[in-house]
Amino acid sequence: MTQQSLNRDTIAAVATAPGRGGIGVIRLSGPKALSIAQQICGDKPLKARYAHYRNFFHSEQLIDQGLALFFPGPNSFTGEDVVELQGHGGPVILDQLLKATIELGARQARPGEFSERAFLNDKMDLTQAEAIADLIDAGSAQAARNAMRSLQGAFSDKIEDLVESLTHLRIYVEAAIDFPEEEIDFLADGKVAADIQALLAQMAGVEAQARQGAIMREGMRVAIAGRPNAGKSSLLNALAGRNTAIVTDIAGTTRDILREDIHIDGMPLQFADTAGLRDAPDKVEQIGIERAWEEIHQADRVLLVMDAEQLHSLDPAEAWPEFTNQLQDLDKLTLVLNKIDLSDYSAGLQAHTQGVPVIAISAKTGAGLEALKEHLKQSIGFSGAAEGTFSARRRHLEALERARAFIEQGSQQLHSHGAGELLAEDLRQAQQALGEITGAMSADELLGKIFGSFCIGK
Ligand SMILES: Nc1nc2c(c(=O)[nH]1)N(C=O)[C@@H](CNc1ccc(C(=O)N[C@@H](CCC(=O)O)C(=O)O)cc1)CN2
Ligand SMILES: Nc1nc2c(ncn2[C@@H]2O[C@H](COP(=O)(O)OP(=O)(O)OP(=O)(O)O)[C@@H](O)[C@H]2O)c(=O)[nH]1
Ligand SMILES: [Mg+2]
Repeated sequence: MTQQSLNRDTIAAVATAPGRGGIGVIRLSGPKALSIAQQICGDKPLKARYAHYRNFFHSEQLIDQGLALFFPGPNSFTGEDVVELQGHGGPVILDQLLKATIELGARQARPGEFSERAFLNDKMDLTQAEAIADLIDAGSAQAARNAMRSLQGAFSDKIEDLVESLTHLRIYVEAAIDFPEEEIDFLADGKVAADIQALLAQMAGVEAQARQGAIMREGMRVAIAGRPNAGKSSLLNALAGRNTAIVTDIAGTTRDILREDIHIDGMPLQFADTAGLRDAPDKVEQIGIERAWEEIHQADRVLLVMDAEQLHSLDPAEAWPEFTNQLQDLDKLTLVLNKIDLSDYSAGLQAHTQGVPVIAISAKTGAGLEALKEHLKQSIGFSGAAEGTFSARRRHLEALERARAFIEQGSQQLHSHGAGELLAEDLRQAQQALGEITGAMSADELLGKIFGSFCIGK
């Protein structure tokens, strides 16, 4: 057993879901797991990795008959001694068994504490521990597949590759600083600049994959935005299949943001209907418009809804320069031409204008809605059998972005000041940020947050 686990107490929890079931499992982990289990199962020794059929006794009372399994550390799920008592799946029985283990010296485990111990004992890294939670929470076969890939290390491997490239670069840069007399003029030879570019490209690739993984796990956030009366709320209703938003022909109907969770072929999306954008005279409407902008900036995708009849140009930058100026990230923009039942603008319509995709629909008749859904799926590369995607979280994305920003900043320092020391420091910080993803470097607070969100017994 590792040094760490020697100092730990023994934890116990019901590992199966609450309620009645065919069987129910109590799991114990820690130095006293075996002795506690032996007191319940009788003196005959529990052999390592055998399933023993035993009576479960406590205070001379027979509680249940079940299977007892002993996994000696370090070859167990947590890396500590683990015992499972697999009894009948009734809440009263399991409660009595759990109480027995606690009276014999175990402590009720906090949510996620088994996985936390597995992490602390190097049985898995953080992305893998998070993948277990994702696997349990998976709402679709696709989400489960992604979680399984992370659990098998698909994500961790990519982060480790990045750390390795970064370490090589750091060694070179640090050497150049420490031994200037060696005449490694790392500025002049261009190797560092080239390595930085290669590293940034590698990071961009991982970031794109992680973004897709996070979107599939947490849902893609889609903001429905545009002028008043363009038909935004009508579109939300059409997508939701029910009249959730108020629709009127009065401009400025929607003020608060209205959210709807919708699945498209198993892909989770969160749509947000927003207030129509204009110079509003009304204070309440103004606040609604401020919120709309926040939503637009935070969304993964923005559907800019325009009334086909009022459209003068298909180029959003021309039709609405203020909007495209505000939205720096035009990559996430889709132009939605609405009300094509009134005027047929679909003839001669190009699928893209200035790189911005265009979809023609009628929120009223439902025309074009399937194409819009298909487009949303494709915009994050979602396909029923997406290979190579893994589950990821916003936390991971944010750390990747931070790491990239440090490297970019370091690269700037190098170019503009030839500042090797500053570059070295930025590279160190970048590595720190990457370390937070796998848990190689993590604050206790972060760990508490991650494992605290697990279910009990996991
Ligand atoms: N009954 C039961 N089923 C379960 C679990 C469990 O804890 N108990 N699991 C809980 O999540 C999952 C399986 N995960 C596990 C992961 C590692 C080990 C384990 O004993 N690992 C050792 C030995 C490996 C080996 O023999 O190759 C090790 O890693 O050293 C056990 C279960 C799903 N099914
Ligand atoms: N003919 C036709 N009318 C539509 C269509 N979509 C919306 N409308 C009408 O356009 C008007 C405005 O629709 P809303 O969905 O309330 O528009 P909005 O963009 O949410 O407007 P605000 O909330 O004021 O920003 C309503 O009278 C709708 O019935 C469509 O596809 N075809
Ligand atoms: Mg509306």
